[in-house]
Amino acid sequence: MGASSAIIRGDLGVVGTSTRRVAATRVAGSGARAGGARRAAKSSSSESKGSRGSSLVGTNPGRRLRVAARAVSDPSMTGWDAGRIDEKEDVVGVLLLNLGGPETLDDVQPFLYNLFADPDIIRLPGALQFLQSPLAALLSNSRAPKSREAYESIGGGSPLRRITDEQANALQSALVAKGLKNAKCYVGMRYWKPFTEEAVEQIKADGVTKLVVLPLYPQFSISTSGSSLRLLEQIFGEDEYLATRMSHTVIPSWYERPGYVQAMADLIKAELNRPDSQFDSPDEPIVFFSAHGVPVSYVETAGDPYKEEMEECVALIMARLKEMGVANEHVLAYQSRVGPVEWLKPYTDDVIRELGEKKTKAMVAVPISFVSEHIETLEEIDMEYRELAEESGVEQWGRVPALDTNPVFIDDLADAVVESLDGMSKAASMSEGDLAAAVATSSVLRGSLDESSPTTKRKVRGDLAATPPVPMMPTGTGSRVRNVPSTDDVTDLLGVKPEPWEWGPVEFSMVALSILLSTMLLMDSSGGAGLNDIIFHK
Ligand SMILES: C=CC1=C(C)c2cc3[nH]c(cc4nc(cc5[nH]c(cc1n2)c(C)c5CCC(=O)O)C(CCC(=O)O)=C4C)c(C)c3C=C
Ligand SMILES: [Fe+2]
Repeated sequence: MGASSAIIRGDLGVVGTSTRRVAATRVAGSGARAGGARRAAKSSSSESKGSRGSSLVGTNPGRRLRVAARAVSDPSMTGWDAGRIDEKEDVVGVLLLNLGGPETLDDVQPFLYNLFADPDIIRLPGALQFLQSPLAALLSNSRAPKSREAYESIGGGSPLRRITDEQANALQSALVAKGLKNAKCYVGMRYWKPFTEEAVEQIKADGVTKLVVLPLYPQFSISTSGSSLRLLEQIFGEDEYLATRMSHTVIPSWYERPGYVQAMADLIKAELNRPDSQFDSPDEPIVFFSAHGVPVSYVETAGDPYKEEMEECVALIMARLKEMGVANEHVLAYQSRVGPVEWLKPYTDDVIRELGEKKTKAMVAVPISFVSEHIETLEEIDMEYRELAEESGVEQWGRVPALDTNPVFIDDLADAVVESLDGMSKAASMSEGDLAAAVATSSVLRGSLDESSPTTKRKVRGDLAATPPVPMMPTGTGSRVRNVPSTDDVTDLLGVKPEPWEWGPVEFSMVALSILLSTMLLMDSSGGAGLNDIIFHK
């Protein structure tokens, strides 16, 4: 059937070979050196410019996206029926987006270069974008020794690719079991192999006609899902096949999904009750949710919904635990800060110290922003924070494993995919007027959920057994979406126009830092540990 959705198909009709161009701007070679990084950096500045102007990240992306998305996927509005996918005509693909990680120690610096070259990670004002690539080269070279040491301590590389591949295989099997016999899952990483561009090439080669884009981050952040979606929008916007022969939808965040919440609650309860745990009693340890942080400016200036979604997520898991008879105290803190700016607080290390001061005897750490084991669970939590807890006087320690291929979690992701596909089919078959009317009458759009607290939200929605609507981005949503009701809600889905730049303390610091770093680089071409210490602290 191809991209038959007349109603929500986006205008993506720019023909070009940019996928290859975008891929070529990355540093991808194992052992790439600064020179290569700089060469790649040079061409990537045009990528940065292009993507900065695109419509995927900006003001309050998650909320707008959730609202508009649910308008076309709210089961109370349209009902849903997995039987609508035409197995004969549709070739269904699921693109799992993830961060990627260095597989060997030689990969660490080029991986870090790709990360710091991302304008959604290092947000420079328009006038300073020319500094993005040199800054990325500088920061990656400077951070590499410390980062390499950390990767060495967990076996010499990130386990992310292996685990994400396992998740993709498990999800594919779950989809087949649910009747989507031809569904195929693809993995697209933002900063390392397999790059998103490679996944898209494979999707085209396989003739996929319906694609569900599923970032593997439960909570939306401009710096993670937003960045990957921005890149994807750029690729989609310049590819004829993707514009004319394939329709797509996005599940932007899914921290509210019942299976995800249940799986997290199960893992926490299991760790508290593990027979060989250090705990005297399962009801004693404080449940310590540790999320990857983002700079405060993401939330307060750019409207990143990450903090709000994180807090709601924790509230949902704790509520589920209570229903399961677990009433331990809990706390949420943020880890893994990088650089001199203020990050979301409280910081994990500060809270651990405070727990020690308050004579808290036991804690169970719960990694919450990511669904696979990775450097920050295996090194930062398991080694650094555990040691800090012991030094601070917290005697009993436990850590909840990441979800990886947890069957309850994978099955729920498969449900989310099925519901999204169905939402696509329904939206495609609705007339423009019907879709507009549905949006207007949607209970979600009346604001009952978005304006309420997590508690009210649960009340409105009923208990967790009731499947919440899958957030879904209308097909082809992007900067040039047409024929979609309420353009204000939809064109802004992932956030949108770049913020007008305003000079504040953070901005001045960034400029000052850039100048300082450039000077220091010139003075100290070895970029050694001293510089590293100044730039980064955790
Ligand atoms: C939801 C998860 C994540 C958010 C939000 C996030 C934001 C963010 N990260 C950096 C800088 C770095 N992140 C690094 C590794 C890394 N980050 C995440 C997840 C989130 N990042 C993961 C899962 C990983 C590990 C990947 C792996 O190899 O296992 C790194 C590299 C590692 C290191 O040197 O510490 C950096 C640097 C920023 C600046 C940021 C928000 C702006
Ligand atoms: Fe990170």
